[in-house]
Amino acid sequence: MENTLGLEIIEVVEQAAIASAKWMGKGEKNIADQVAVEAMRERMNKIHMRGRIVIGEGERDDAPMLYIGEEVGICANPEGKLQCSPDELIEIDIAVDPCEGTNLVAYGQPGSMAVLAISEKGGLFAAPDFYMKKLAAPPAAKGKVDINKSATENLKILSECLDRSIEELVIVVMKRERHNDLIKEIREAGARVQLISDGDVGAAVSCGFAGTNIHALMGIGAAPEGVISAAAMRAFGGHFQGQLIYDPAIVKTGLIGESKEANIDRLKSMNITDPDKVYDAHELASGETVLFAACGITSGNLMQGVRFFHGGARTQSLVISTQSKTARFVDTIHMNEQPKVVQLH
Ligand SMILES: O=C(COP(=O)(O)O)[C@@H](O)[C@H](O)[C@H](O)[C@H](O)COP(=O)(O)O
Ligand SMILES: [Mn+2]
Ligand SMILES: [Mn+2]
Repeated sequence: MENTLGLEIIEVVEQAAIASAKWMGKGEKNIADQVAVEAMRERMNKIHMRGRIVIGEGERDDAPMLYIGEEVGICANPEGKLQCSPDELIEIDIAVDPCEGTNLVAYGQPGSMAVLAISEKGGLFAAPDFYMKKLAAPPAAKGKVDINKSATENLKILSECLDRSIEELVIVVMKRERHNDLIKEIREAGARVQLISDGDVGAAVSCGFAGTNIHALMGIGAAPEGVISAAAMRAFGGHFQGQLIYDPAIVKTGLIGESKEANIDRLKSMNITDPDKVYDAHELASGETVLFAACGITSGNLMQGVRFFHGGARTQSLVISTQSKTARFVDTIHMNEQPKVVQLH
């Protein structure tokens, strides 16, 4: 994938973040999500690519756009069709979460972002809309911690890898009933727990950077977000493992169907014959070229949120690419009209 695609992809997450940020604090999570979806799709449909949504807003029959399987890019755009023929274009798979942390945007809370991952066709695991047990950790612990070990064992390993006492470690866990035992175990081992209500993509990627005061993500989140997190950690050399959770009794949210058996059958129909398999970042984001892009909607550990000023907006994005082997922070001033003042910082 040419680097130019990477630069256009930044605009995709910037536009989604700007659209969603206009709804920050208004208590309307579905609108904050919808406007991000529309803005992301509109900008994607200007890019000379032949994109396919492999992780999106849902199955075709329950998501009006950015549904799983939707073709995006210049050829999906009626005017664009005239400008090119599909077989001239690079085929890529795209995992999107136009508004990751819809609740966070609706209630003006930190850490929401517009996010996506791309790879060449077949390069991203098309995770079903189930849950995923996740373990994310810094590059220094890559391959040393293991999702099959207990939290206590992993904390000891993390402590050695990071040369930090267990008491200094901060572990992010989503504040959910399913995590009560995990939270208790982490605290009893002596580490500290940062509970989050939503947004485990940002938490996972924060593990990749020193200075975030986040040393691991543990617990169960959504599987689609797990693939997007894995793409970032793959590009960054961080540790990420994921294991599908398909038993409704474990997550207790009523969002993944009636029964474990029915979910196992659904996985089989997706050629996932070992439902308990543990995937690492290279299996979840297996493409030769993987690119992760996120733009802050509300400010968080990694990026500033969208700041509006008279005549425009300012955004901060993070793009991590296996191709250029870079993690780029992109600070963009969007000038819709001639602004009276353009701040340097
Ligand atoms: O918290 C999240 C919100 O995602 P979104 O729906 O795009 O705003 C994600 O980061 C989480 O991975 C996931 O949605 C959450 O863990 C699902 O758990 P639950 O809320 O218990 O269903
Ligand atoms: Mn999400
Ligand atoms: Mn979302």
